[in-house]
Amino acid sequence: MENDIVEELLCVEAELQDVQDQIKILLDHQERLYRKQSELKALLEDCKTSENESNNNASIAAEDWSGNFEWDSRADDIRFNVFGISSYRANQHEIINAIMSGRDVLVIMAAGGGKSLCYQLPAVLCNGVALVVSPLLSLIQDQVMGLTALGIPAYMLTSTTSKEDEKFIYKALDKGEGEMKILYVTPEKISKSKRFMSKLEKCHNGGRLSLVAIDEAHCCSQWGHDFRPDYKNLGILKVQFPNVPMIALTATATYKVQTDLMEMLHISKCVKFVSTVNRPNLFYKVLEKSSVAKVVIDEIADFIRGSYPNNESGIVYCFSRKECEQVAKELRERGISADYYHADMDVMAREKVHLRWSKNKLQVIVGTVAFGMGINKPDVRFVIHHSLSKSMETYYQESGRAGRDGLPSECLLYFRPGDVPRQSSMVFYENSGLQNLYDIVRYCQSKRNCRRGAFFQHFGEPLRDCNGMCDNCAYGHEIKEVDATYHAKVIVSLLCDMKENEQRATMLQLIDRLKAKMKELGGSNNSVSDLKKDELEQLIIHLILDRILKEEFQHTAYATNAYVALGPLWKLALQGKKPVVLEICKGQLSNSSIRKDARNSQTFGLEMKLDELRKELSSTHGGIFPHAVLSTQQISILSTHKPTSITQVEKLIGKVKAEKYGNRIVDLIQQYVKSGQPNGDKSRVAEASENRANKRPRKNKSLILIESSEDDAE
Ligand SMILES: Nc1ncnc2c1ncn2[C@@H]1O[C@H](COP(=O)(O)OP(=O)(O)OP(=O)(O)O)[C@@H](O)[C@H]1O
Ligand SMILES: [Mg+2]
Repeated sequence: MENDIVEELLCVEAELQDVQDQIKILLDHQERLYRKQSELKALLEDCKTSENESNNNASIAAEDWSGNFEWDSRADDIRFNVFGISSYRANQHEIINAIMSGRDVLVIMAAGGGKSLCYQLPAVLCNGVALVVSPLLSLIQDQVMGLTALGIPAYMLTSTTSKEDEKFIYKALDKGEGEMKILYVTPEKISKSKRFMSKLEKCHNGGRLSLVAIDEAHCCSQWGHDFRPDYKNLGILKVQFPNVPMIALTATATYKVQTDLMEMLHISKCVKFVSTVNRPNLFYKVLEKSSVAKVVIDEIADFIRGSYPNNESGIVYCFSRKECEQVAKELRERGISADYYHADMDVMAREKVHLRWSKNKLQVIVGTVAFGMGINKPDVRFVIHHSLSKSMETYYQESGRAGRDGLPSECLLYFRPGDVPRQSSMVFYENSGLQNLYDIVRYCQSKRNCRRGAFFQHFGEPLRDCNGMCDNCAYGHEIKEVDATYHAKVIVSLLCDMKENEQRATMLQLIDRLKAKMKELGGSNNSVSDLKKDELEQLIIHLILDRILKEEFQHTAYATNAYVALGPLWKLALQGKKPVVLEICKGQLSNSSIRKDARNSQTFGLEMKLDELRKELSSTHGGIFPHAVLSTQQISILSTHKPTSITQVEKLIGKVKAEKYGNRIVDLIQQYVKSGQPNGDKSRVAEASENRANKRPRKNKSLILIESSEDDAE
């Protein structure tokens, strides 16, 4: 009798525990829904506000900022003859007009949109000195070097500035002596150097402070991704110099970050220019990642050699430091000039790699996320993700380092569901870390939806045409739909059994058990053993995204392990009430590289020659970057028009560059034309592709030696 009661009590307690578990799951779910609800409400609010604002701005922009202004012809002259830029990109003209009219301006423009010109051109146009605050020394150095190469008197006041330069700068601020148009500083100068602030004050009092620019302005906000405490003190600039126009610029800013930085910088009445997040020149593609590491490297190496045989720059992002080193080594073994970059290296070693890459002496940087802000190279032709990023936002930023010059570039992401637990065990403790990760996983799993559309949706922008610039829009996939409802049921029942026995399983362990179970069930149901390991991984991720399953984490002394557990909706799956359809990719319908289409065989040979010339000129002109001598776009224009006099060169790339490099360019083109090369371009293309073929998998170690001998030469 007593035993019966004890047994019943145990049953009731077990059932109570079950109810408690369910309540917890429902409460968790409720919490998530509340959070989502408030996010969506805020997003809706943002959309309405930004719609109103962009309508307002649009009317202001139409009425005031794109009209005629007294500085128009001088601005056009500087744009073309000094900067060598033939026409403005979206919003640049309007922004310049607003700042020239004395207004404070906030610029939200995608990476590579051309934000720098928006303050550099007014700086040259105005009398006096423009102050630019920028967060990183390397960015500042790049900018100052580029401006100096254009003949613009630009300086920087940082820890690396020589005493002599410092003296010159202070004199220029203090007394207006010497020629200085743009002065770059880090935010620490504003917050920590009283001497600097007093000189700036004098400059202002003498009516010589023309404008203040805050680059990478999202660093002001704690809600931004690169918060810098010293940026918080920049509000003092508007307080001290209320009549000097301020321009704040950033590539990414949510509405929250925008309001935050406007408040901090005291520019609440600024004119706001928000451009689209769209990067129309980027081709987005997701590839199935093989479980065999060597196969992935072979594919990456083949892609680079096949599509970019002329040392065009690229980045490969990896998950870990160890992986970076390994991938770089294996790419080198396959004849690709690659080196790694991660946070474990000392600053000097990292800078050396970065510099070699910026000077086109190294084709590929294999980096972790540490290779981030500060990458100013405009002609990065491809960004490959060897592993998935932790969120849509990070992926947008990392992939966005491609094609900042506006030319066609490719963003490839290698995805395998087995990579998800690696990332999730890193991000689960972050606020919304798992949700953000699952968003990018959804992006990767999708075989039908436009990749670009996913970005628009993520950033709350209306959809725009992709123009076939993603894999799903360009050629799509041949997809087989598999009804996996039964598989889901088996997985859930397996996990129920394991839970009862207080057991846990990682994704791989679960798959092993599943396979054994399927074999067992195989006799009664033929369809259960038909899914391959990769497809089962895909199914488990699918069930996690559908909340039938969930991930759980446990710390050990060495790592955090991710386990697969029952999710809030597991019962529906067990009862077969939630149909599960798996989309399995059978292959790509067609696959053409955008690069191969874009390359013009008529101009290719000359482009190669001009590329060599710019490298040579870059080292003879004080070691500036090759892209600062001639941009890829300018090389293309010169190759098409083949100018034969300095005057003609001037008409194509502006006065300053024509004066500096015109003779060499004309000589080279004349030689090229004389040697009958235009008709020989095709054979050069053939020659290049032959070289490319010769470069194909050579797995002997001598290639690594060739690489390191190049290193030694520096
Ligand atoms: N109107 C234009 N026509 C052609 N090229 C341009 C134009 N404006 C800017 N560029 C070029 O585009 C490249 C990117 O410009 P810039 O560095 O100003 O981008 P950004 O908006 O500051 O990007 P990021 O957010 O990555 O810093 C540079 O090489 C620049 O010379
Ligand atoms: Mg910039």
